[in-house]
Amino acid sequence: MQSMKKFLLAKPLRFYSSYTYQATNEPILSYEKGTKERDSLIEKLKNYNSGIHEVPIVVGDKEYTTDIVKYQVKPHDHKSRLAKFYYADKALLNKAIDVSQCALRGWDLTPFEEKANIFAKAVDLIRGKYRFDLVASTMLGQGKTIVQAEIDAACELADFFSFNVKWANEARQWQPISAGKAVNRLEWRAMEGFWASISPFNFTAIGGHLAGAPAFMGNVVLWKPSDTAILSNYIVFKLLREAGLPPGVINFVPSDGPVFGDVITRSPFLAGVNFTGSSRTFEAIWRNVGDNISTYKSFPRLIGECGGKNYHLIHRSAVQSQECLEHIVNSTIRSAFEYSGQKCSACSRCYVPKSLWPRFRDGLVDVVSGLRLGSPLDVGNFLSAVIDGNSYKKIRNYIDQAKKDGNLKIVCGGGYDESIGYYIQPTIIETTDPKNLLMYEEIFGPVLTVYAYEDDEYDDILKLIDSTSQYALTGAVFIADQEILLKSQRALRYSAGNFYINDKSTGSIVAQQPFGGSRKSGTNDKAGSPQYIMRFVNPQSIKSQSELSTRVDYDYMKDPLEF
Ligand SMILES: NC(=O)c1ccc[n+]([C@@H]2O[C@H](COP(=O)([O-])OP(=O)(O)OC[C@H]3O[C@@H](n4cnc5c(N)ncnc54)[C@H](O)[C@@H]3O)[C@@H](O)[C@H]2O)c1
Ligand SMILES: N[C@@H](CCC=O)C(=O)O
Repeated sequence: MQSMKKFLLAKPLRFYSSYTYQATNEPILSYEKGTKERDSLIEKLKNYNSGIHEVPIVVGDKEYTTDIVKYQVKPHDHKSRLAKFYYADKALLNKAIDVSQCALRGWDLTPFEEKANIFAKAVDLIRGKYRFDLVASTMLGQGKTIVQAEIDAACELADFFSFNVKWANEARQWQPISAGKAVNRLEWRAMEGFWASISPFNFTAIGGHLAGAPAFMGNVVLWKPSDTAILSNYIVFKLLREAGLPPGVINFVPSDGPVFGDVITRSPFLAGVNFTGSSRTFEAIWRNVGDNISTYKSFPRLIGECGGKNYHLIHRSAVQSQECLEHIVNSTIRSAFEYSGQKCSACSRCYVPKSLWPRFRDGLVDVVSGLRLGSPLDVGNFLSAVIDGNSYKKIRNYIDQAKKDGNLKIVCGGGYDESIGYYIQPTIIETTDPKNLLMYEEIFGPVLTVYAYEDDEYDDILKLIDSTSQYALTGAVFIADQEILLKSQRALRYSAGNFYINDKSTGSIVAQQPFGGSRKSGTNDKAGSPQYIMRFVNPQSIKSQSELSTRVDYDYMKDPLEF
């Protein structure tokens, strides 16, 4: 034993084997007449449009129903029910936490390659077998037109999962430097406890990603979908299970928001909250976490992607021809009114120089008057109903206020009707007060407010845009002059997490425009980028020594200091 100079080097628990995966953005299908995708979609629409589809609660590998029965209705025809579902009560939510903890260790220790294969398989299922289920259920349940459902439920969802596999594979290759005889490595672990993934109604892809991203990185999840996106979200959950995700890794637990929030924030095992929704709900969750902070086993990580009051700013240099004007008009209308303004990125305040306003206004009115509002099943419709009765009332109140306010003038639209669906006309309002509440509150509907500024007050407008609203999600500037652009970019640096130059403020694509904002728009963790998935890793740094220590003191410290 005396002569042994080394320990046998312990082998790392996991070798970082080579794994290859190509990620690409999923092309958007056209659904033109005569295409296969059109026929497949029609078949699925017929299926989901008839009957009421049952959605259970799923905890581990067991399906549950409770006596708290709910229905998801079609926003364009709210008397028609799409899905029947159940709320998990407190006892079932606590059971889901227990079940998730039983699944945690085995899933965490599952090799990266197996996890990656499961998510790669899910990508195939989204792009192929379940594509039209996802698109049809998103159209009927969340009121999206074909194009809007396709870019969300098929393309963005596939892109999120696909790029996460690529980025995690690349990131795990980074290993620390080893010096001397010691070997250093970094081991990825899941976080101890469970993640609560709380999703909004407006993007099927966001729901799937909020639950899928932490699960892919080895964590276990309680997924609380939005009541108004239940069916599409359940299809995502089921396809993940079909792809091989073990039971208990994601538990699908529709429930009342505050009840869910209360149960998860009281559990000592809360590892993190992955939330997308309104700023107010995120604040409530954060407050509950703060109240319980001393009870947790670990400090929970809080991710919140929240609301926006997104702007388009037009500088007079941008309009050098009629085509330029049309580009700005079209971009503004697409941003403000696609999906009835229910994208967190939708333009809802616009700043235009007075010298351009009459032409710009006429252009907007001309295009908007040609937009059709109606059922998402009619391909000629550009926008459809808003999501539910609460949202309808909230938006209607803003329009009614505008009709009474002397500083505001309805330029077009302003009508609404909920007799069949929750329909609100695309509405443009002109304000003479740039600080009117329509310029700072999130409306989340098809309402755009425009302020025409004096051409020579451009610098003041930059300050105004930056300070008018508490949000900082997206913003777009239309500018041709390079110096003005540079000045504007600097002045608006913190006004938007996603900043667009000569393009609309919506339509970010995974791996192209990582998404998220700061201030009251959220924690800006940038979904659709490599840095997002690292939020779900709990790394362990491991140093492995192979040389025996022969003394306690330092042999290079034997000579006394000379004063
Ligand atoms: N920044 C982004 O990336 C992004 C993306 C999509 C949507 N959004 C925002 O989402 C909002 C629209 O979505 P929404 O209407 O579904 O939002 P919401 O805040 O009403 O609901 C979001 C989720 O939180 C749940 N919830 C409600 N109260 C809760 C509580 N006390 N505890 C825990 N969970 C609770 C809801 O049931 C739902 O599942 C808008 O403000 C929009 O800007 C932001
Ligand atoms: N990422 C989407 C918005 C998501 C929020 O609703 C966009 O960029 O338009």
